[in-house]
Amino acid sequence: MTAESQTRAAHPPGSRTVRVPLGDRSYDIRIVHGDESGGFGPFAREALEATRAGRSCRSALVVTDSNVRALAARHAEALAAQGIAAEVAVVPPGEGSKSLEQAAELLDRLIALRADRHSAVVAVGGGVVGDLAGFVASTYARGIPLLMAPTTLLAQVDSSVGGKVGVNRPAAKNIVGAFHQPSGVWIDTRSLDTLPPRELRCGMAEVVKYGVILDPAFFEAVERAAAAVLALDPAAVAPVVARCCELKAGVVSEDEREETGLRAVLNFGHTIGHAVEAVAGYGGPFQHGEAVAAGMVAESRLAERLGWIDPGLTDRLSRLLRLLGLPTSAPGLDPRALIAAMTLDKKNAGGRIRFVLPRALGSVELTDAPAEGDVRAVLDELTAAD
Ligand SMILES: NC(=O)c1ccc[n+]([C@@H]2O[C@H](COP(=O)([O-])OP(=O)(O)OC[C@H]3O[C@@H](n4cnc5c(N)ncnc54)[C@H](O)[C@@H]3O)[C@@H](O)[C@H]2O)c1
Ligand SMILES: O=C(O)C(=O)C[C@@H](O)[C@H](O)[C@H](O)COP(=O)(O)O
Ligand SMILES: [Zn+2]
Repeated sequence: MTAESQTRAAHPPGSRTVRVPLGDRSYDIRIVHGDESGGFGPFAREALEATRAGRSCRSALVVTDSNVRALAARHAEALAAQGIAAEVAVVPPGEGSKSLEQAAELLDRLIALRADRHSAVVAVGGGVVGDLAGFVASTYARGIPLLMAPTTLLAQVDSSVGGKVGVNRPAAKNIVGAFHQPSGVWIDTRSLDTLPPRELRCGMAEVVKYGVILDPAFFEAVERAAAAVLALDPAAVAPVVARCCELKAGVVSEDEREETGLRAVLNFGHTIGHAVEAVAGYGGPFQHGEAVAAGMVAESRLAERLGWIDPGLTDRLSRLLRLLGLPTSAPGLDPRALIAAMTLDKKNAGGRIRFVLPRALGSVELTDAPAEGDVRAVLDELTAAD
């Protein structure tokens, strides 16, 4: 982790800023609780102009879903007050919107707006809106600036940071996409007040992930603060969001495009989790965070089979996930279908499925070592009837 990625001095009062250091693609994540001082507009304009080497941003397409359209409309007004003419495009909520078809509609909307390289895309919503809008920004006119305003816990701690954007195909999660860093990330933790409890819990799955992969002290802090975070106590939420952003900024700044293997650590629980989502059906019984929760438990059991950890670690992880109201299994899914989906995972190499598995609390390793029989055994356990 580089010193540059540490939380910097608060601005405006009460806010925190985490820098993502990436050379000329560096950007700030600004974390506030309530935007009474109207900070979003100036932050967005400055961030978009910094990306464009000081050249002005004249127009923006604000992409949102129907559950957050009121906030998106307020953000569009704030952009207009900064001289950025903004229109709002509303997509249906849910994973089904992360599709090439929905992306094409948004690209057509940019064409109709005569958007040019002085235009930007602003994503106001959860991870679905961020990944979709980011993909559109990465492809329109070969790439225009993107600003993220994440409104779910999951998007605030994970998906708005790091530049992975994309859409799904029926057989494979996130299989069409790009690396396209945002110009800035505006996180208002007060927007979580309207988030359904189930979605809050989904965000906690990725929060727990950071503890397992990188930071045992953070894992312990989450064990202690779980109830306070679920109750949206601002004193508990803000440090959790900031720490996750710091941890992700540190990883992304060292391996932006998942080339050295370091960034792959963020994929703990995802080889199996993404397969669960694809097999159960996008927008089906498993939200992303829920699939990752079950995937982390199954992958931790796989590490036990390799002799890397003792069962105590998986038991502790399962306990915390259950305390947070997250699933630790995926009863009824077909293990063979899960294996077929896993053969399409983007981490695979040489025809072998790769997993990110724990070595200890706070330390994981990318590996293709598990034998087919061990993979099948943990999938049988994952999918067994309750
Ligand atoms: N790019 C990345 O690095 C990355 C990282 C993690 C996850 N993801 C992706 O993120 C997606 C999941 O994101 P998500 O969990 O945010 O789901 P989501 O975007 O589907 O949002 C969950 C639900 O909450 C609603 N919602 C959003 N903000 C709200 C608010 N403030 N108040 C009330 N309702 C609100 C949405 O309309 C939706 O119904 C998945 O597609 C996953 O693959 C991407
Ligand atoms: O940012 C990353 O890198 C991650 O792996 C974060 C994950 O939580 C996220 O779900 C990501 O979209 C998965 O990426 P993918 O490359 O496996 O599609
Ligand atoms: Zn994820």
